[in-house]
Amino acid sequence: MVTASHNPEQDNGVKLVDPRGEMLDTSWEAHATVLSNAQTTDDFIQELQKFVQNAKIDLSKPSRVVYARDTRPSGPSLVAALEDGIRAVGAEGRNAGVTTTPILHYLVRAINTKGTKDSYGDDSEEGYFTKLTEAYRKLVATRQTPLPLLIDCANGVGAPIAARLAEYLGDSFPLVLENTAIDTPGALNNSCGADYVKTSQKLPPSLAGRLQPGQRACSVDGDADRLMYFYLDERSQFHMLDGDKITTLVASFIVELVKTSGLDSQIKVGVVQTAYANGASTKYLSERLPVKCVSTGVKHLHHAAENYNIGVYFEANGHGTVLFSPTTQELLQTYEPSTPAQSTALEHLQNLNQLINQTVGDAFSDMLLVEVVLAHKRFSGVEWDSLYVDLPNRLVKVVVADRNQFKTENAERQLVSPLGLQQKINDLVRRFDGGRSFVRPSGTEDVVRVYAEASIKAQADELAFRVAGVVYDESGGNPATRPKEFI
Ligand SMILES: CC(=O)N[C@H]1[C@@H](OP(=O)(O)O)O[C@H](CO)[C@@H](O)[C@@H]1O
Repeated sequence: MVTASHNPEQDNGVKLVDPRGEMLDTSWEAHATVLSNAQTTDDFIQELQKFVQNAKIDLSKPSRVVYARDTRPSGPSLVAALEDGIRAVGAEGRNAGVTTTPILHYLVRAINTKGTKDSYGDDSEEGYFTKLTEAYRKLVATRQTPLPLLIDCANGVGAPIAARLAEYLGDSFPLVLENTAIDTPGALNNSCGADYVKTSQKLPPSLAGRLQPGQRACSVDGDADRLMYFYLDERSQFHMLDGDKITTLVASFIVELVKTSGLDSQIKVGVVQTAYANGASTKYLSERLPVKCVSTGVKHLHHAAENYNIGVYFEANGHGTVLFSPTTQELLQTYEPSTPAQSTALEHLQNLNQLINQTVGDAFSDMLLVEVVLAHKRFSGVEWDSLYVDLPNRLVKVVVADRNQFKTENAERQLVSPLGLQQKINDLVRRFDGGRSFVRPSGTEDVVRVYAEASIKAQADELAFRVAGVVYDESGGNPATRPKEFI
């Protein structure tokens, strides 16, 4: 079963999901690209046959397409076109309506595991809410009800879904929803949402005066698969808790539970990050558990996380989840604890396995996960934030003549082309205390991205702009658009 979802992060607005409800790996993607570029019907059919073979799709079974859309105005026409296609090939369609990307992923797995021992939950939105909120309630049990959590819904599909989640949670966890204007043209992600918070490192202006010092808040993105937390301290200073902070909080908690349950010799917990993870988070995590760095893009993190017994992955931008391997899930069902402490820790692990949407990063499932850990640790945002201090960093975009001349290796941390450029970057980095910088072509925009870290903010900025300048000069850019700072 292939599923289409209408995802604001992709230019064409459509993304495909495999039968487990997970993201297609790169081999599927390559086929999809060839398919969409096919010039003749024969080419298309030939490629389609290869695709069916590689993906081991059993054509003797009836085909079913599950689809949903977000709140953008283009949604209904995309769905109509898809439905025409579904009818034309005689497949069965199931319209999941207006919903989040992660709920669509959930539905695909729930449909494909229905009635089996691996049942993922009831194949309905109700099934999703019930599964998550029941697990949440068991995990927080008698713990104190948290202060109301303010959720910036990015004026997207997260708004109606958060409203339903709030009903399911009831008094056990009050949610206050902001930026819920799904029908206002141009409002989606406009000065709000997870990406705004991460890139501007600021409170969305619409929340000024709404968020009280000490109160926690979070932003989801337009299709609710990314999550950024933040709070204001008593001086009303903004503090951001991004995907790296979520990884640290969650991974440490799971490691503790595994140890307390007595399963630490059988369950190895590991973390997957990208080069954009803050160096301070990588240092903190590497001192405690295995950490792997992979190329940018959640599909890379997801597949690398499958190699651990429990794999925690988040991109710094707040997209991520935790994967329990099939053997670990089995072990959690069959293991016999020998003390009450082991038994409680085991129960928590079993409930986390239910709470976490393991098909894909899911802002709402991740949000409940964060709240569970904070409740168990009795942490406010301040304690969570103080686990490590982020290194100052800067991300800069450079428009170059041809970004395809930029080739990288070592999980995108080193340039192999243009020849000699990496050496120049290394020479610059050496001049900055705590310096780190890397350059890679974006996979989603026609730009080259430059990331830099240093022990003080002004130095991180300077390093980023100096590297950007070198990149620009080496790649024949137009002098009128050369990065202007620190030249
Ligand atoms: C630095 C950065 O945030 N890069 C983003 C961005 O990829 P680029 O390949 O850097 O354009 O979009 C991806 C898709 O949403 C996301 O996975 C990734 O983290």
